Amino acid sequence: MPAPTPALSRPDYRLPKSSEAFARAAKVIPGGVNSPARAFGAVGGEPPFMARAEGAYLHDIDGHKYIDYIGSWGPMIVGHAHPRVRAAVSDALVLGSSFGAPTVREAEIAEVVAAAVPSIAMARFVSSGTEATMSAIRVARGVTGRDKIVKMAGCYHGHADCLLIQAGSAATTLGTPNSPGVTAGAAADTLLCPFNDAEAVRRILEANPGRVAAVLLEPIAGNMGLVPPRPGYLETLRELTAKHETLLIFDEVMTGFRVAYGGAQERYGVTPDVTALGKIIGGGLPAAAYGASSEIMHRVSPTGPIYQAGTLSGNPLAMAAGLATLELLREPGLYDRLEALSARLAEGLEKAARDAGVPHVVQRVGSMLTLFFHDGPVHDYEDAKRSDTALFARFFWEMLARGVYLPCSQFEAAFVSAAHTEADVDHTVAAARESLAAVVG
Ligand SMILES: Cc1ncc(COP(=O)(O)O)c(C=O)c1O
Ligand SMILES: NCC(=O)CCC(=O)O
Repeated sequence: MPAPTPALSRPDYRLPKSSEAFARAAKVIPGGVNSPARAFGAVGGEPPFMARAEGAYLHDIDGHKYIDYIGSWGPMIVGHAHPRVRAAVSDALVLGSSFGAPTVREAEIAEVVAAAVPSIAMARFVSSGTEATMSAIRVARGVTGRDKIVKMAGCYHGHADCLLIQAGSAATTLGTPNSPGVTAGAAADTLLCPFNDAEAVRRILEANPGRVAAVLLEPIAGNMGLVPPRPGYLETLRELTAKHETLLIFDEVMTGFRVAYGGAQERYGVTPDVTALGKIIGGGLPAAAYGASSEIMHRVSPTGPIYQAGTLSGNPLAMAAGLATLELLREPGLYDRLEALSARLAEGLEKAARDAGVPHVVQRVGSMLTLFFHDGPVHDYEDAKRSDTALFARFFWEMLARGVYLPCSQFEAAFVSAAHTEADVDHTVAAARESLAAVVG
């Protein structure tokens, strides 16, 4: 069983070894990190370097233990180093780590995904969420013969050129929502709408008849902080896209197997044409997928002309980790437990923020949530950007010092895992009370 949770208030919180490692890394890796989201750009300071993780906990190289609410940015829904996932990966490893040839397990996991996700009859596995959404867009363009796509401001879909336009996540806080290197040509085919504004999508589709291949969105936005769809929003997008013969693409890289086993499409009962999956589907190893009806997916190479490929796609270790994780998620009661734990956390944080008298709103769907330092509900990117990010940064560091590892930006969602306990959640809320008192006082 996990060791007891760490003590509150640590005045001696320092990261000398991490700082040394960061300086070393920064000489040979841009910013010392292999993904900007890890760089603490939004909160200042230097990140702890991690040594190991188990269950709901991370351990840094300076000897600190944290209750982890990042879960590797989403994948670790059953907790870190779960014994069943570890066993599956080590069993696979002794048989060889990559063949560049088909394996039975790829069909097995594709069957599991097709059974789970309403919009998917066939899926193609890739290695990252970026590839999944990029390929989904290519399929939509290939199938419809149209060029333009509609994207929602503040949604993040990875770093494909045409999707790095008003992207959320670290692209917001690192000041590059529209990255240099994205050509005007790539940007010109991306039409932007605010999230949660179906009328804006209607106007764009009407103004561009026969030209829009796809409307793409995170059905629950997680990359501007957690922003749920307004009632009826997804349903209206479904109607509009059907009417204009435009494909509806749900990027469920974050929400897939997270907000329900069948993702947001199961939770809200709205079925898109194409779905991108990632994160949980690889159980902490690099795997992602995109899927749709057989008719659409038969248009993908080699049965169809739309090309998409990958040396490590369907990698045996990633497939083993993904399958073991999805199997654990089918255990009865798992999502109910996640829901209850997450509700307890959201209520605790809400009450702590209210008692501290700071402007706040806690938004949650299932085990994804964000405490926004914003007065009133956040419906879109513009609302999210009005949050008090300076207050967030101070709160973040106070929490870290108290052993709670939150996403290092206001524009991210926190994730609760099945390995978290009520004691972890209560500890987190107690830490939030102390932290808020420290930042307000
Ligand atoms: C909704 C969403 N789509 C796509 C991606 C890109 O996935 P990856 O980082 O695996 O390329 C992410 C996260 O990174 C995401 O949150
Ligand atoms: N919500 C943002 C991500 O999940 C990105 C993680 C990363 O690029 O490290």
